[in-house]
Amino acid sequence: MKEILDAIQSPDSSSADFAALPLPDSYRAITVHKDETEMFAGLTTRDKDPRKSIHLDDVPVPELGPGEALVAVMASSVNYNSVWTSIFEPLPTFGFLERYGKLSELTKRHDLPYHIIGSDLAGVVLRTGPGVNAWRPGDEVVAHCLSVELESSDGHNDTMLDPEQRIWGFETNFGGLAEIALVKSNQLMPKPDHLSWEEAAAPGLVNSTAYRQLVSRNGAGMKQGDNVLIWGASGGLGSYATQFALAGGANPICVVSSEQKAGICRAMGAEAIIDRTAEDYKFWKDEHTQDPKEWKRFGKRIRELTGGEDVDIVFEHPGRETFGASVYVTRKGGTIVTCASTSGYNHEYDNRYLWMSLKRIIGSHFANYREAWEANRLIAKGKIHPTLSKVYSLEETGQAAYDVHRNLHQGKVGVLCLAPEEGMGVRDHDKRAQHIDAINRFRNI
Ligand SMILES: C/C=C/C(=O)SCCNC(=O)CCNC(=O)[C@H](O)C(C)(C)COP(=O)(O)OP(=O)(O)OC[C@H]1O[C@@H](n2cnc3c(N)ncnc32)[C@H](O)[C@@H]1OP(=O)(O)O
Ligand SMILES: NC(=O)C1=CN([C@@H]2O[C@H](COP(=O)(O)OP(=O)(O)OC[C@H]3O[C@@H](n4cnc5c(N)ncnc54)[C@H](OP(=O)(O)O)[C@@H]3O)[C@@H](O)[C@H]2O)C=CC1
Repeated sequence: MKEILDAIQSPDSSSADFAALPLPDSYRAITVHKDETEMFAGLTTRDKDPRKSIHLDDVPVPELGPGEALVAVMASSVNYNSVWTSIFEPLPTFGFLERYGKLSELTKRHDLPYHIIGSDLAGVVLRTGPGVNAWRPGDEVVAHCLSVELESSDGHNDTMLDPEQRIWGFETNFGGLAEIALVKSNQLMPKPDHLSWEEAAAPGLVNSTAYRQLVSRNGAGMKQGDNVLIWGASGGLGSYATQFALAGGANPICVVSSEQKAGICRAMGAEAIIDRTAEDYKFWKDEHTQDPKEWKRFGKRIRELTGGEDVDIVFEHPGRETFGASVYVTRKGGTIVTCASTSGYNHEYDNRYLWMSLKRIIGSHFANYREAWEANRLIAKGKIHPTLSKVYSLEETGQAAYDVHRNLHQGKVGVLCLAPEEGMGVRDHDKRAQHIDAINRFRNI
């Protein structure tokens, strides 16, 4: 592994040098274990502690198949899907690996008693499999997390609709929280050259998801002037949704849970901000009963901030706790676009406010190949910036996932894999200098 790192750090290494490097037999990777999926039985979701289930193991390098690449991972990031994996909710991810393992001789590799997790990476291509021509050993890359087979025509218009669509590092093995990762070569995209490894690894999953959910015609198709209500506006998804709204000429109404997070949204350029803690919204009177008066109070606050207008789009992901309010406050003809249910997946809302006001609920999940590429292009052009706050070592990934699970973090949390320290891997210093304040906006807060 040292030889690989030396080659990455040497400005003189050629593609041939990388191709000639011997691969190690094994590498360090963040895993969860199949024989531990019951370890949190009886605990509440909140009390399930990723620090107990997440392991750092030495694992063998997987066999490389056609159309695939092995990547030396310099840095990765924590996504909420790794929180779900580590608390075995809503179900253990080993079922996904078993199902994938049944697809073909080659996919059998994924069905193991350990799951190497992680759905983001920035690193360097080490090897490519047969049929890969667009990428070569030595290329500096990031990887998006869409894994598809594309053998069915169902996914040929929109690759997210492939019946074998999976999220790499969640529904497949050999993910990015590791020193080496296995990806399909179609997941690879150029690393933005003005960013460090950990900055480049931070946006991937959430930036692509927010792009489809908010900007793409497959999602809400946001346009100039739209009022966009963004839950968790300084969190993983929300920090990119807020940037897309601002960059696209829309008007974000940012919901956050503290004055500090409100300050971050202001620093991004948002003006309309709601501190849900300070204003103490209680959308649920008890576990089973919502309080429409609270929906109305929330809607009135939005109208105060917009000069009397309701929201064209709600960027939803908290789920059960907020969904009734989200449907209520949406403008006549507006769109609630949802990609998650952090607080519970059985949503309840008053359907009269949906049909009588001709509103639409759209389901959105990650991003297709093209959307992921477009989202990465905006990062590379310095139009959208990473929202990296804190960076952990690979050994500390359990703590990093704990922070995200307990909502103790801001924006994105990074993890150094092979990179020995932060700040390495920047190739275009002039471009970086132009955007340095925006790149550092979330750091160390
Ligand atoms: C990018 C990052 C993203 C995120 O962070 S997202 C957040 C994290 N993700 C999650 O929380 C989602 C985790 N996944 C799940 O909870 C489950 O994954 C799903 C609920 C999404 C699906 O569950 P399943 O058990 O896979 O699906 P089924 O449809 O309940 O069962 C599959 C069997 O049901 C059959 N079936 C499907 N549709 C129908 C139908 N319309 N009528 C009859 N049968 C149907 C299938 O064929 C198959 O059958 P056969 O088991 O025999 O293969
Ligand atoms: N389908 C897909 O493709 C994707 C789905 N997801 C899912 O989206 C969800 C959010 O992911 P991500 O943004 O990365 O996570 P983060 O934890 O980084 O951010 C979510 C933010 O939402 C807010 N929030 C959390 N719970 C509630 C609640 N009950 N009511 C109101 N606001 C709440 C919090 O902000 P604050 O406290 O400031 O209000 C929190 O910071 C996860 O469930 C994840 O699995 C994520 C990416 C892709």
